[in-house]
Amino acid sequence: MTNILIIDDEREVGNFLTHLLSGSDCHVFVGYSGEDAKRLIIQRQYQLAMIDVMLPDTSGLKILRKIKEQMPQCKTIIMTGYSTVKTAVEAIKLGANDYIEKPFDDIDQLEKLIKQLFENTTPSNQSTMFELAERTGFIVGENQSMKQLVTMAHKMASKNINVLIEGETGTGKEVLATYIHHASQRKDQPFIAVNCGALSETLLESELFGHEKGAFTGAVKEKKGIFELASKGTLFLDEIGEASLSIQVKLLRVLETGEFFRVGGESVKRTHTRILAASHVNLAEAVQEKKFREDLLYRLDVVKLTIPPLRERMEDIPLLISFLLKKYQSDLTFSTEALRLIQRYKWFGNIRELSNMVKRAITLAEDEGSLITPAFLPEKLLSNETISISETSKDLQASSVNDFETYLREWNKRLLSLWQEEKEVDLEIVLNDVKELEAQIGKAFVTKMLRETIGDRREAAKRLNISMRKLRYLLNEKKQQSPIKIK
Ligand SMILES: Nc1ncnc2c1ncn2[C@@H]1O[C@H](COP(=O)(O)OP(=O)(O)OP(=O)(O)O)[C@@H](O)[C@H]1O
Repeated sequence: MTNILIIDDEREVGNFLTHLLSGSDCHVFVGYSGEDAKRLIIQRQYQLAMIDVMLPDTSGLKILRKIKEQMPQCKTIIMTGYSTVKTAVEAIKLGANDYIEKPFDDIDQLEKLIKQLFENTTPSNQSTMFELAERTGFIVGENQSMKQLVTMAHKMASKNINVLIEGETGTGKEVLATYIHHASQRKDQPFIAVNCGALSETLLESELFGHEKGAFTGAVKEKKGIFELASKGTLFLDEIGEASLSIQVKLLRVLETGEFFRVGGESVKRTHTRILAASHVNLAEAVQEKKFREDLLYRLDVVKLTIPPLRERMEDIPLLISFLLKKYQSDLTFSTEALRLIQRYKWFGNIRELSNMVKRAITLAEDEGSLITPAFLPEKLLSNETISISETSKDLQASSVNDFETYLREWNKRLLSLWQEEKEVDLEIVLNDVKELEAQIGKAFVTKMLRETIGDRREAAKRLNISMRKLRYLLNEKKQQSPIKIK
């Protein structure tokens, strides 16, 4: 016999659930207050408890805690109205198995949820989540906070709520968003990623909302925006903190009402696009600095997932490395000494930096045997100094003025000698050298400017008239990609 406990002050909810769930092997017990809950919990063991977040005499979270203490095996579902979704998310952090929004529009979904809770034990459930994560390119690893993060992401995937993903650059915000999309019911619909920092305000507005013919110079025909194209899909707004205040107002309207206008348009359009947003800057601080709207942040961070930096999950490095070797289709392995050096380094560029290192090491070591030794690792990993310095000073140190000037002189000399040589010249190699020169020039100017702005990246980007994304790209922290990706 399965005992089910329902605690909700709305009598109709108790009646409805009793009717839905009672059966030959299920017995439903209903309470309407915290007092009722206390009494019912003492009387028997329950296999499932469904608890309203807001009760007249106590909070549902207190009852949840009590149940978790006294009968840890009992599955728990929190029931909530839209305005209390944030509290329900808190409840999941406290150990609730799931939450469901009232009124129950979708009875099938409710029944499915309860069935799944009884059918799946947590461990196998977790391994399914982690397998799906790996299939979408997101390695979870052994770190506890990562496991919790992915479990939470999975639970939130099936809900129609917005998720804010925070984390340093290269920690995997975009891959996590892809995972959430694939774990949701929207998985067969488009997933579109847009980098708000990489597009001008006009272009971003037209990409998101579309435009009418003649709306601005160059708008030769009407164009649907992402909110129309991915109305049933997911939109990943990367670097949302970089969106202008005027775009923020328009996004807020979409989030609140599902409505928007095309640029130059007069008729209201509707969208059901789910928004996942990410930022590597702390948006709460951006609100304090009046660079980000508080009401928009409130709408976006119904659930906030913060990805820990790689240096806080160093135990996962061997797993990530073997994933990356497989990803780049390499049979090579890292020597023990190389692994030791990799695990000692701070990885301020996170998994992206690690991935770039693996790619580089494979290229260099490919024809040299089956082992990647320290000789194939970047210089910075071999020096002791790099271990304790901060990210900014690391950037500053990466190419000192003297180094750069020497580099330029040598580059010049090498090119002139090739030019003057009578023999054959491999132009491909020369042109590759030019690309390398371009990268070095970019990095040198950025690091010089960072020195002047005492590490203030935003200010440095402004003074160099480049975007933050370009700045990070020039510092080798990010591959330059198209600002809009459709998967
Ligand atoms: N958990 C992970 N498992 C495997 N690869 C990962 C993981 N996280 C990130 N990566 C890889 O690291 C790189 C950076 O990931 P991603 O672009 O998602 O980071 P990001 O946090 O969105 O960066 P940014 O803030 O610069 O936009 C990608 O190549 C991605 O495939």
